[in-house]
Amino acid sequence: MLFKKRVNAEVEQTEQTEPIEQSVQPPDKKLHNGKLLEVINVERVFQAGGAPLKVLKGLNMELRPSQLVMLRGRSGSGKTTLLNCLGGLDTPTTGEIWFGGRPFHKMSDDDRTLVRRKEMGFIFQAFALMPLLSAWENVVLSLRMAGTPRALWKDRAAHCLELVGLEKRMHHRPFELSGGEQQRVAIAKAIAHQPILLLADEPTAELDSNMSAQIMAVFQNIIRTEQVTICMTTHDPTILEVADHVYEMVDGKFI
Ligand SMILES: Nc1ncnc2c1ncn2[C@@H]1O[C@H](COP(=O)(O)OP(=O)(O)OP(=O)(O)O)[C@@H](O)[C@H]1O
Repeated sequence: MLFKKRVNAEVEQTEQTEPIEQSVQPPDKKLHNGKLLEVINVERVFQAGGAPLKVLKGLNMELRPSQLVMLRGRSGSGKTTLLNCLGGLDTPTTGEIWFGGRPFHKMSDDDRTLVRRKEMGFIFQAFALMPLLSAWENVVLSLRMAGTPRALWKDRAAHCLELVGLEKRMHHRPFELSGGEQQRVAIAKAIAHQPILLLADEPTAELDSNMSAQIMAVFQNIIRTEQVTICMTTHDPTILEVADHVYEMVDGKFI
């Protein structure tokens, strides 16, 4: 999926480079009509085998500061396609996406990439950790990618691993950690550069119900302590109750 491929490519590319310059203007109060992110009449049409395939069919949604919002729907309903558009990995065919007070849908690819790296964090079903790096080194990598000054890396990485309850596992590599612990490293990595929006594609799909509940508790904790907004997709009905809002998606529409 694009959500996975694009971000992994960015990780690989940035691993070999020095921190990038940040040239995009800071968000104007980070809100648009009180909303951190607003989706207005968004459609996404793919050209599949020569024929147009409308996957998102006029969606409207909003994310407010410090909310936990879930996108629920069957496989193929369009959740990942929408998440790709929210994260600027893809652009809507028509409609508007406002993020941090700016028209995300009108930005150039380069500007969208800079906004994404600085202000967004991503979490995936399959953890997306570098296997040869320790938990701490994985988090530091994320700080490098966002251009955080080197002097801040040590304390910030340790703080993020403490936030997800892994202070005693900082120097373990992914294969020495359970699935739930690996996902917590992935969360620490995603919040390290202090994004204002965290996007998560099925973050509990690989986990049992006990570990899923732990991940949701970590999400609630970081919303409180880091003032981040989280938007995640899920198939799992048992975790919906902790959401501030659930968007139910059927065949490219919200019901
Ligand atoms: N790049 C693309 N080109 C053509 N069709 C696509 C493309 N990306 C997604 N689709 C189609 O859009 C539909 C929705 O896919 P999407 O991955 O968004 O669903 P989903 O709800 O996330 O499913 P899952 O829960 O299985 O990940 C599917 O029919 C898929 O085949």
